[in-house]
Amino acid sequence: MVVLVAKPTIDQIPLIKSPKQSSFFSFIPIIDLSDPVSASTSIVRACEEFGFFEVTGHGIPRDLMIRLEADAVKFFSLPQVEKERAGQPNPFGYGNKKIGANGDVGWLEYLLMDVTSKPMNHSSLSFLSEPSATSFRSALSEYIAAVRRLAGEVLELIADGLGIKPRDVFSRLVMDEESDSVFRLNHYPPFPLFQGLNRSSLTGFGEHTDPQVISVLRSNDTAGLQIALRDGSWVPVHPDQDSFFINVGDSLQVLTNGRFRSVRHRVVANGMRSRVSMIYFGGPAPRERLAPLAQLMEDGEQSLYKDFTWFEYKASAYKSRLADNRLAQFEKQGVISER
Ligand SMILES: C=C1C[C@]23C[C@@]1(O)CC[C@H]2[C@@]12CC[C@H](O)[C@@](C)(C(=O)O1)[C@H]2[C@@H]3C(=O)O
Ligand SMILES: O=C(O)CCC(=O)C(=O)O
Ligand SMILES: [Fe+2]
Repeated sequence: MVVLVAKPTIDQIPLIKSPKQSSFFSFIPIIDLSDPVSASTSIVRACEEFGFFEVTGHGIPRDLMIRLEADAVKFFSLPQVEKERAGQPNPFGYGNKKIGANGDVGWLEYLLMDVTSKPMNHSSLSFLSEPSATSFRSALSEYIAAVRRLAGEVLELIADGLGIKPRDVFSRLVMDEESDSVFRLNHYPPFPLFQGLNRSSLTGFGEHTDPQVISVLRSNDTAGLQIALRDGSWVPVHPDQDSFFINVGDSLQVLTNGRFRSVRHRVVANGMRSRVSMIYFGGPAPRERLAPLAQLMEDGEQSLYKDFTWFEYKASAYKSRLADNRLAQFEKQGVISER
């Protein structure tokens, strides 16, 4: 029996109400890593206040970002059947409009891959080991190695800024050989003039927090990413193709007992121009326990969270919808956050 699963159509993708004025007046912190002493303090402040910041002075060659972007564009320009050779995203593969397994949809297509310590030609995506994918494979492995190092560097600066030792308390989680990290290429295509868009925009990627420790995002110069502030208002992030944008993930929120905030974010599809983003999600090894670091706890402070491993958290996250508060079921009842 052949089961035909219909692809979601444009009118099944949720709309996002456009704010009255969408200004790029930016108070999102921009942190220059070439000045590590001042960076460590500013990063901690940004993680507390926004759970999000932009990084310049990172030392990753522009050429590497452009090369991977070009290979990604080439991949997304292939005929649909060719892209589908990457397999369905369960969880790794090529996806079109459907995000995750629980009914979320957005105006995008993507390639999702696991980032293991093995070379890229041993990836769960077998098409990457074919000779025709040589250039793509080498750009991917160079780029992923570079952003992984950047994630490690940012996490070490966080330890410095918090005044805790050893410096690798956080970074070891993503540098670990068994780190369970993910890499994602997203393509938000332009869309035809759509009658239903009355002062609204189409959802590119619905609001959510990232479950891992830290995410490192780079996009082309098409806008669309927005972050939620503490008061729930949405702020557009000015795109900058030479910068990286760092998100605090749920796991880092737990490790800091809620001192850092895992940032809620979303992508509003642009309509006129393609947006291409590449995101490295640095996650811990499955066996790692996620619990607040003792050094960060003040006298008498209690953990806001029950004890759990990344394996347990991830299993539960993958059963959730995108917008769910995935940490809620791991919170201890009756412990009030003072922050
Ligand atoms: C709806 C979902 C997609 C997601 C897995 C989940 O069940 C809930 C978390 C989602 C998310 C958000 C950040 C990353 O893009 C991602 C790869 C991740 O680790 O968690 C996605 C998952 C996905 O697209 O499979
Ligand atoms: O594509 C983007 O800019 C952000 C996407 C995102 O948040 C994600 O893939 O988790
Ligand atoms: Fe995200």
